[in-house]
Amino acid sequence: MDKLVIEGGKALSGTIAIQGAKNAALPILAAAMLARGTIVIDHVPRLLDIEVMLDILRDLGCQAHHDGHTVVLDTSGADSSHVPERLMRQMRSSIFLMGPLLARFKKVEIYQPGGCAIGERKIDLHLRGLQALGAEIEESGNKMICRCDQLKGTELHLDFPSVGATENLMMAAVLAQGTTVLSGAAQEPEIEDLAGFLNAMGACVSGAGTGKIVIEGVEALKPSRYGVIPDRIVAGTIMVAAAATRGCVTLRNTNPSHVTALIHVLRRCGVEVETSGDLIKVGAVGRPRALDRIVTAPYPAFPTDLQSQVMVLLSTADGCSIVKETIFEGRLRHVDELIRMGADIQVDQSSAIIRGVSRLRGATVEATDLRAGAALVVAGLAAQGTTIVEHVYHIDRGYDGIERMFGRLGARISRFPELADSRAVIG
Ligand SMILES: CC(=O)N[C@H]1[C@@H](OP(=O)(O)OP(=O)(O)OC[C@H]2O[C@@H](n3ccc(=O)[nH]c3=O)[C@H](O)[C@@H]2O)O[C@H](CO)[C@@H](O)[C@@H]1O
Ligand SMILES: C=C(OP(=O)(O)O)C(=O)O
Repeated sequence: MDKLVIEGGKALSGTIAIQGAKNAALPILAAAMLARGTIVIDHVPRLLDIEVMLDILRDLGCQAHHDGHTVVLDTSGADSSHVPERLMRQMRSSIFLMGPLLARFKKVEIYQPGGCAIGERKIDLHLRGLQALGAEIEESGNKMICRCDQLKGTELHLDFPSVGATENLMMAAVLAQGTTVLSGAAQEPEIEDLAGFLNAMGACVSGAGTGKIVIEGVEALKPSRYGVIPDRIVAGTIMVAAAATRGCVTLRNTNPSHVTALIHVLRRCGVEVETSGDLIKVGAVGRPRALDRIVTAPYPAFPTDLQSQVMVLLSTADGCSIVKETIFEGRLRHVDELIRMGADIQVDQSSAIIRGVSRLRGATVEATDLRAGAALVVAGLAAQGTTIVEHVYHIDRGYDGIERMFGRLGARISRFPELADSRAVIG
């Protein structure tokens, strides 16, 4: 298993372009199943999760090529609506196939999805919404068989603004008969991006990006070409890393309005952030100020996907900060690893109380999930000495070569496929 070795303590500097968004590209690739023909998607990052999605699409009978950052998909030969359990288990986003396959084939055989261990991650909102659109769902163990004669538009309400349920239901509703009104919808930028792609294929979706999405069903969708938005979580990770290493970094190909909550947090910490067009410039000198409270919540509030990275910054802040995680009950597993690096953090239920120390120190740590892993890399960049991050495959799910990304900004970071018994070496 690959490891990252980081010689910390060097301020990041330079300019970097941000990759396309994983969380936009994955539902968009699934949505391509709604049209028959050749679909071209640009700015698709090269990530493990994207490879898994393309493998699933191939297994369903599509042709799929990922050249550079463009995916060319031919969905005309797709003849299966069964997603193999082996592929379903590899990531959470496999569940995005449910809505499109049901809409296209009127039947889908699918299993409980896999993904990072960050909480229970139920799919009840997806299933209830599909049932309200007219699907019948048979569940047996991990397997679900979902059938319909014709999906019918209706009024749907989500008790919680689930990102995945909003996307799945939008994708199912675009080919339904009549109008679907989805209230309580999630408002993340990736949902607007999915609506942009569906509309480019001839769907009629309005209100995406607000809590009420209206979908007028159409007979069929046509193939199209579409470009994915920049990844706001990768941008945020770099912004925090610039601040944590007391560096100065300019990010290109961003949408600053997608990281408003983070920009406010960084400015409250005393970090300088300037935006202009698609550029974000982050500069920091000295220790950040502590923050009394950050609470993760659905967009546009502070994102859970940046919680672990910001905790690294607050680990060396001047004073005591509190971070409360409200989205995923298992998303504080990086705390134990940060403590190994000298952080002073106590967990009280879903909150972390962080007493700033003057410096983190290098250690051997384990990435327990995607963003926890990214946070440990940020911690390693800021720490004094050598950090080894194990289980890098989690990080590869969401960052297109994290060592190259930070290497371009002057970080001393390398990947070692065969660094044996690192814990013993570092002591
Ligand atoms: C591929 C993708 O876009 N992943 C993102 C998406 O995940 P994902 O779509 O899985 O996140 P959701 O918004 O659905 O989940 C948020 C919360 O709702 C709960 N829930 C969700 C669905 C459901 O049917 N029942 C239920 O109880 C979950 O257990 C969780 O506690 O949004 C999360 C919240 O911003 C992000 O952290 C993920 O990076
Ligand atoms: C939790 C994440 O992704 P997923 O929903 O694909 O597990 C993430 O991107 O941080």
